[in-house]
Amino acid sequence: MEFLKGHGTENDFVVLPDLDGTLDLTAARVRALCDRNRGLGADGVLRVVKGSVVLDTETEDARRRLADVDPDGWFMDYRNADGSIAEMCGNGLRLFAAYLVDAGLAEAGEFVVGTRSGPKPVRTHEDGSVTLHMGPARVFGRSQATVSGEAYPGVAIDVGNPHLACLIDGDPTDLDLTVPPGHDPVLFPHGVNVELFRRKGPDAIQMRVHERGVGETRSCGTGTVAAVAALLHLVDEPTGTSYVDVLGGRVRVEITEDGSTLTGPAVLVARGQLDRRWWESAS
Ligand SMILES: N[C@@H](CCC[C@H](N)C(=O)O)C(=O)O
Repeated sequence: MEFLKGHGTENDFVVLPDLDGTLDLTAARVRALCDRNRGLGADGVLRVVKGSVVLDTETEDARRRLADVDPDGWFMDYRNADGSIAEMCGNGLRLFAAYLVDAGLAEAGEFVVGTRSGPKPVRTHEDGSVTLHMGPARVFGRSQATVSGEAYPGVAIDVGNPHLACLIDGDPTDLDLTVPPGHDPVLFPHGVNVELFRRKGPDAIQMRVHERGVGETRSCGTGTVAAVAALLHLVDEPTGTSYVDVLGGRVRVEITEDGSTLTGPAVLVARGQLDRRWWESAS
């Protein structure tokens, strides 16, 4: 069973090509794969599968949300390290696009990938970076995150998945994110990804993130879009562009009238074969 390992700004993933849609990817197997001691180690898993396979297995409610997904196109079946399913992953999608091109499953340039937050147009570049059209970053309220007993006001943003992006005065690298930040379970009934960021200059912000279903990661693509959208919301600007510096590197986010784009690196690191006995025992 083939696997690949890679990352986008050090948010790392196991890629599992499941071209005929037969892989039994249980939550227990995802947890085992992502475990940095007993598995390969990663923040999440990207199963490469045809849209039709996912559409067939989703609930009726989920199928309605996937109405625009091409059953014959490639679909990023994303899982968090704890085995949970999330709607969208920006860094993962860049890596997914790079894999499709590398494997000859898509032609370099522009193509569309299905996700649980709908079809996403992507564009691969010659320097190895990838631009994603992420769709609108929708503000749906104000709330606060609690870190080490301190409350940080933030903006609730839907980028396909839920975020609470908090503009802070201090240095984000001083924060302790080993414990999940406290959040309002009423506004975020399915959990939340929390970004804490500060301005770093006229065209850049610096951000740390605690991800739902993972813990602190070195980057979160949807989180960088949420942070830039939150900043623009706070200064009452409808559109804008910013670099976002995360622990694992730098990405560029653009918020436009009708959507958002995310550009950053995608790095395939290794490929190999999973041991069949290990896979069976991990179920
Ligand atoms: N790392 C991702 C986001 C992955 C999903 C997230 N943890 C959630 O549960 O919503 C990214 O790069 O966007």
